[in-house]
Amino acid sequence: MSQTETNVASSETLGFQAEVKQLLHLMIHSLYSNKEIFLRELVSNASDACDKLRFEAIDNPELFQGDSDLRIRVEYDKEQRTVTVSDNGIGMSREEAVANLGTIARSGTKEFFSQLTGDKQKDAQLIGQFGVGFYSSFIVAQKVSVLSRRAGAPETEAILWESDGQGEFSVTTVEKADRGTSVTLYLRDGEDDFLDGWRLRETLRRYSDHISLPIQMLKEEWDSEKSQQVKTTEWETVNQANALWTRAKGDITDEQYKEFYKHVAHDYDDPLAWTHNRVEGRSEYTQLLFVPRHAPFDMWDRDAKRGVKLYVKRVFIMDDAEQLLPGYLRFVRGVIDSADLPLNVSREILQESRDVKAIREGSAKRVLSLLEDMAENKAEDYTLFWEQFGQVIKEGVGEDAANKDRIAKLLRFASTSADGAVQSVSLADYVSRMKEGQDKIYYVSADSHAAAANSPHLEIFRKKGLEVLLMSDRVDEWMLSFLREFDGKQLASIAKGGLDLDKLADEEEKKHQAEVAENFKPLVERLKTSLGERVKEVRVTGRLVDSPACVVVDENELSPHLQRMLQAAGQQAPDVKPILEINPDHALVSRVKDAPDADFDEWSLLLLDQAMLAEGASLKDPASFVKRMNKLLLGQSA
Ligand SMILES: Nc1ncnc2c1ncn2[C@@H]1O[C@H](COP(=O)(O)OP(=O)(O)OP(=O)(O)O)[C@@H](O)[C@H]1O
Repeated sequence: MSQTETNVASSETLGFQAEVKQLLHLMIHSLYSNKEIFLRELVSNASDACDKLRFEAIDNPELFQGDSDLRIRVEYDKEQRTVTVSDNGIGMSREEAVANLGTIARSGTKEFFSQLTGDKQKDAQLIGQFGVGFYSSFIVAQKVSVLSRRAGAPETEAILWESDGQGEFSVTTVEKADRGTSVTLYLRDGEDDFLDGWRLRETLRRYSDHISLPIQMLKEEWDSEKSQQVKTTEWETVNQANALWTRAKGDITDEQYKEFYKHVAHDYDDPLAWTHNRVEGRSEYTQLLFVPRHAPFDMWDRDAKRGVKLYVKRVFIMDDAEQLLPGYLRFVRGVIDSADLPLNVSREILQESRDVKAIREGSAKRVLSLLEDMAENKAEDYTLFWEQFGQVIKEGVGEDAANKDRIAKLLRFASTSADGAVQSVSLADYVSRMKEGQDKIYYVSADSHAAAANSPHLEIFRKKGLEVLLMSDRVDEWMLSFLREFDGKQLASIAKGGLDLDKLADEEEKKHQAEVAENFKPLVERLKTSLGERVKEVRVTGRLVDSPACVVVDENELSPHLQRMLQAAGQQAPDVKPILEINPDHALVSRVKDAPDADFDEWSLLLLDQAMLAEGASLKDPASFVKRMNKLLLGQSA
């Protein structure tokens, strides 16, 4: 080790942030069965550190200080019982070490901690999704020391970070001859199998072969006198050491793709699917894009990092290059390596570049093809995908006009023809089941699946055996404003406008409807007068079977559900007066029809209020509603 002198005066002991303590504890106890992942994580960090240096050195070549052969080294020491992973990458300053190795400053942290259950297996999976990282060292180490010098900092300003993972860590200013970071693990009792050149090499090849930098270990030779392998002083490279995405597809195994994904996505789980292509022509680039198995914790966080890693001619440029994919594909992870962009490309340039536009369009198309293929050939995977990312894909309908039709085919919905809240019905499925004479795709939207599935508006559709899509995701109403039709069929809300089911009604029904409309005219007029400004209109409907009344709005007006959403979001929403529709065949309506004048206002308000409740609205004056209902239940007259 090149540490020569410890300046005690500059040493301080700090406590880990509470979340780190919790994470460390969980990690040690839940991930033990997969303990060798610490090596993958440390190598992954070392590789990122070298990438960062190479990028900073584009503008500031002095940072290399004559040593631009970036590499990662793994050593072990049987006497000391240590394993060390070192790199000559960017290194860390004192502040960086304290911040990076003492806190978790990542979006999604709150969500992660709120989802922990205490069940080891479930939590282990959550930790994996959250990101394991440096702290996984403590699964096998009783003490970890990190010696690091930031590129460009003087020799005397290196730091030594040490911790036993119990709650505190110390940082001391020390000397270090070369830049970069060296992480040493003092193994716990019983972890001696990592003190073995063969075991380490095997683990590195399995987990880290895709790393584009050389990972070196000291060569070992058989010593016949000692009858064991002994280390020489010569370094040898133990991985393939070229960027995985530049290799030919046929030379890459599924395992290698999966391990590469874990490195770029900081995920612990395998990806669900990937697409790897070299694009030539006007714009030249390679894309290796992955669809994760789980939504990240920060998918709904506006400030969350997103996007893929951008490389230019194999040089790492930036993480989270969100310009390279449209927002509704923000869950996609991977790498795009451009042959055309300048090395000094900035985020601002990315926004305006024509090459970037070509990459974004090309990448979106590739991901859509990947999803289409999954939907068609791997139904189970697609179900999983939709559960995790369906709501985000729906944003694409409004966001990506050029691909709207392709995205519409990928959509899945809950439906009256399927079980429960699972979204499994495609628009094409729906169209294939449409009844003769049916020319619209019907849907109902509400605040929750239960409210949609029990909507009174569904009654006539159930009776006629017509399928209705049930929408209850927040994004649905917004999406529907862009999705007016599919396959030439209009999408129609069953809670809006007059229902035009005439084509589907038989002669007898039509006759019945005409008769009742005439018969109920006086009641309709009475209700109108009684309810006054509360309603826009009152009319007789054929859409109800079991309910006495329902409320609807006009075709071009905001649905009540959308109105509530806007109001909840603090936005101005126009007050839309509902149209009250009554079921002429319902006993309660007959009761109202025969009600004496003295009671009539009470009855009409009761009808309106309960129709509002069934629709999901909250009443402005619920107490009066209850009083009124009780009174009428007890049969008391005014
Ligand atoms: N070898 C290294 N050289 C320089 N910085 C490092 C090194 N190892 C870790 N770091 C810094 O510490 C931070 C925290 O590392 P850690 O592995 O915990 O998380 P991460 O890599 O950001 O994400 P994940 O937890 O998903 O792996 C890194 O983001 C990096 O800034």
